[in-house]
Amino acid sequence: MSTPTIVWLRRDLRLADQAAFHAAARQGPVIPVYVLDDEVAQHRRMGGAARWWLHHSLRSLDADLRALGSRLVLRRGRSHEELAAIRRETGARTVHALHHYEPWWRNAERAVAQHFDLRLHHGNYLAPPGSITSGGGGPYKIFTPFWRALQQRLPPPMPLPAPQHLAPPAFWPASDPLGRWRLLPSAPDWAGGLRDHWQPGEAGAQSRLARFVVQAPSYEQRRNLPSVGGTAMLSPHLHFGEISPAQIWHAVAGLGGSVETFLGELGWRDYAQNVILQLPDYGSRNGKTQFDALPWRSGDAAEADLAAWQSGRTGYPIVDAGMRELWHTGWMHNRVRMIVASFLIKHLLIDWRRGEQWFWDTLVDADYAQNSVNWQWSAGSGIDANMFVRIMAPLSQSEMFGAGDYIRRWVPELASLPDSQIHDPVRRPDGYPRPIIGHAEGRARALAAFAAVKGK
Ligand SMILES: Cc1cc2nc3c(=O)[nH]c(=O)nc-3n(C[C@H](O)[C@H](O)[C@H](O)COP(=O)(O)OP(=O)(O)OC[C@H]3O[C@@H](n4cnc5c(N)ncnc54)[C@H](O)[C@@H]3O)c2cc1C
Repeated sequence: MSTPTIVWLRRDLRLADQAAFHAAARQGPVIPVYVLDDEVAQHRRMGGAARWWLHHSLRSLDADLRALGSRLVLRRGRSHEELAAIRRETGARTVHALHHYEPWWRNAERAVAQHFDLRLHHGNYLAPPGSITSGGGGPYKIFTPFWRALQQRLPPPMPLPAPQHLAPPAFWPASDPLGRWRLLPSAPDWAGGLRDHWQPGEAGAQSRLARFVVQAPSYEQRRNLPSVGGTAMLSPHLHFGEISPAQIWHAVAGLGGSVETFLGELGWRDYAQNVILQLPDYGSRNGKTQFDALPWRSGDAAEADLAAWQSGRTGYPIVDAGMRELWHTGWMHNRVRMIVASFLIKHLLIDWRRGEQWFWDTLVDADYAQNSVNWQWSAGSGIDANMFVRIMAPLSQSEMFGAGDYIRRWVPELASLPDSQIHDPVRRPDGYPRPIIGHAEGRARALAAFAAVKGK
């Protein structure tokens, strides 16, 4: 029997349009391997909600592989060491994988390449990150010219079919039982809301896409309305690579209406990778160095405000609804993400990194590039064009985007209030807090803090 080939899986947990499987299957027996490799200092440890998702996604992929005569091998440790151990067990010399751009994955790829013939394929982005460059050959800093250049490279290639069969190796290397990784929460099990809202895995991703395709032409009219839910809700599936952007693109492009606006959001996803490729520490370091001197609040009062924000008890109904939606479902509507981020950074004057960390731990779609780019965009500290002095007014945002039903759903204390009172209740029902800061007061404090660093 011929030597087996390894498919090294990371955030690409699918069979269809998966170039690594496609290439490996042509070479003979295949060993699909997932290494849980986020427990070393250089690797940002996945948050709790993402770990929950990962557990179910791995289980789903293993079931899909078994239907093809294969299975998923699970190992825990440094990727290059575990893959080298599998090489000793099986004789495999070639590894196929998709490219990933988080700094820790690029390091891991370099280490694996020292032991193996590592073949890296594209397929998790519309175009290979790093390949969209300006006339001068450098990477783009701002989204709009990046998107213009990316559009010249589209459409992405047609999706590859899933393999019909994967030849197994002569014998399987050892594999950890998934349960031993303890990715699921226990004592307490806080994942009930996640279970109600999501179906991790490739089949779940395809059924979300099928639901969205019908609505895609009216994306523009609905996407900013949290009460309506007019977005695709594909972000965790995209993050874990259970679906490829090319599959989404080819399912919706040409449907008419405002589909182009939706495709532009996939462009933002590519743009975020383009940023972390230039600035690998973007999740912790300001894009504009003047922000290093910004006098963020700290101490007991700031910590109490942070806790109120995290638990959805700021007294601002739209902020509280968003934070409770996040806690319950592991996801939050994009318009509300922008409002709660602006509120933390500006009204509460708390460092954007504290918010980024909270989202990292609680989002099922927590993504290093998308999270850091969007937090730095909200703060105005990033390399893109947004400014700190653009301060969102939560009460008027709530009204403008018709968030009444959304608030009634996520803040039960306010469920009986009519639209005329829901955004800024004059009489607070028992148990619902007063605003922890006034809008004008928060705004003035934020502008004063910014004035201290402006021009530095
Ligand atoms: C403070 C903040 C933090 C965020 N953190 C994350 C994160 O960790 N992970 C994440 O996937 N998204 C993040 N986003 C972006 C965005 O909110 C989500 O991608 C979107 O809400 C996901 O829902 P959807 O799939 O219905 O999106 P749709 O509106 O249907 O968009 C389709 C896809 O496009 C991509 N996309 C949409 N908006 C953005 C954007 N602003 N930036 C980059 N990609 C985008 C996503 O992959 C999304 O699934 C963040 C936004 C903000 C303001």
